[in-house]
Amino acid sequence: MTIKVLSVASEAVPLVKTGGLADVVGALPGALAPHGVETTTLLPGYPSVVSALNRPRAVHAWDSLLGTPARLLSGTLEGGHPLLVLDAPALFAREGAPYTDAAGRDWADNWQRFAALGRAAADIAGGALVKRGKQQSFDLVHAHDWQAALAPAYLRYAPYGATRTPSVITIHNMAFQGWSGPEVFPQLSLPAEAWALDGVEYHGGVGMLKAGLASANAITTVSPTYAREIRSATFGMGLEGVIVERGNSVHGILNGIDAKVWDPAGDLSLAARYSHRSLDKRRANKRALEAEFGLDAGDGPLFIVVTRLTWQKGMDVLPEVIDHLVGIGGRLALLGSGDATIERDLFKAAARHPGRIGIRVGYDESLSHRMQAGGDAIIIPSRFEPCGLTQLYGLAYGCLPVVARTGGLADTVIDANPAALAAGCATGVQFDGVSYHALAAALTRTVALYSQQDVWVRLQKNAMKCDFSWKASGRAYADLYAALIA
Ligand SMILES: Nc1ncnc2c1ncn2[C@@H]1O[C@H](COP(=O)(O)OP(=O)(O)O[C@H]2O[C@H](CO)[C@@H](O)[C@H](O)[C@H]2O)[C@@H](O)[C@H]1O
Repeated sequence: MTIKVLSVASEAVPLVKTGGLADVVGALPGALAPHGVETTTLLPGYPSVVSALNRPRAVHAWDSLLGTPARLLSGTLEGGHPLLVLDAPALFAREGAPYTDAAGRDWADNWQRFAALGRAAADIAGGALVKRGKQQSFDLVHAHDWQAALAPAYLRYAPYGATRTPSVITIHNMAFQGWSGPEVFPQLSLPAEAWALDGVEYHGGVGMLKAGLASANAITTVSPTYAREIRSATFGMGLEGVIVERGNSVHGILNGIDAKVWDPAGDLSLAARYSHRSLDKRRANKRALEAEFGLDAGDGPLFIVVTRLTWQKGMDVLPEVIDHLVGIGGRLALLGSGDATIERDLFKAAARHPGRIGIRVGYDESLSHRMQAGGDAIIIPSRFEPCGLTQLYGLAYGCLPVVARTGGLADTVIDANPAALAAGCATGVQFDGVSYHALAAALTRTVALYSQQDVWVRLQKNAMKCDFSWKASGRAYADLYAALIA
């Protein structure tokens, strides 16, 4: 039996990406297909998404979707998986980023933009699409993050008939919750009963993520450790009560990586392709990376960082440890963008160490591949990390992760402690707490491991042999869907 799933999100590679959410939503249809799941992805019609559609067909129209005309375009994602695009020009056809204007301020009508997305999803699951005279049906709706989180709420409260389509919500990041004031509630076209403690009401306003968590049949997040962590106030960020209350319906399913995109043996963006059997070829990538970042060439340890420059990612601590990193013989190539203060502090620190620290501000997918292939270790000092993808890319490329022991970082990297070294299974370095001392000590430990080249090569081989493809996680989602439908 094929399970038909409508996956709803605000981004998906290759059409629109601001972070890891897009990687996961873009990969899910392919990850689920081998397990008998047919995934249709619903995305907002940002200009980049609409213009990427090849001969789009309008398959449904609303005169008023939460007050604005909209239509649904049909297309395909990479791999031929079905795609639906919510073309509502008043909401999505604008210059700027998906959530912010050109100056980086949140769009004031984000609540309406993404409520419309959730409402459209519920209408589609409720049978709005008619194909050759037949209503198109879905067995389940899978909503991602706050932007899609009203979909489960609309399904729960809508008068769509006796059989309600079950729903799953996935938390990719609890820090973003989509809150607006109470004046928004009457405009959502939800029944009055939805304004409740176990409904959409949250701190006197509308909590979109909260509404999804309270309404979906199951909640997933992207690692087992984060699923535990969000039961506490520190990680739950106000929603820990909902998580604890729904404890039996909360599941941690690790993200996978797309092994076709992240494979050093087939990666055309690299100076030299390699596998765990030809690690010596990495040297050419290291030379190329040094040249690209204006770093002194050398065989000493070359650290990399690829990230949003934010507090979540611990990037405020990085500038403080740069003197130490250089003092122990390290160099650093960093690619990132975000917080202006962090950027300024990084450049200040870099200016003290010409030839040792290279910084590139911006977003560059292809460069991120070359960095994983040329760097020796990737530094990820996140304060919280639901799963994290860059450590998985690092493992696949033999660029050993140096990570804070939290969330998915704790679940995917095996610390090179004496036991793991003796057992021959270590794949990186973990440290506790994000502080100058913890990070500096972890870097010192990494450099000591690096100086024993036989040990280091063993770690790289262990890392590259780890299987973090979607195989296991695709099955876990499929099993969850099947259980909910049954
Ligand atoms: N400057 C830059 N140039 C090029 N590429 C860049 C870049 N900055 C970041 N990236 C890329 O963006 C993605 C970031 O994904 P992460 O999972 O690490 O974090 P993010 O916080 O965005 O995702 C949230 O959702 C994902 C998905 O569930 C969770 O893994 C994660 O923990 C959670 O915080 C990676 O593909 C990375 O390579």
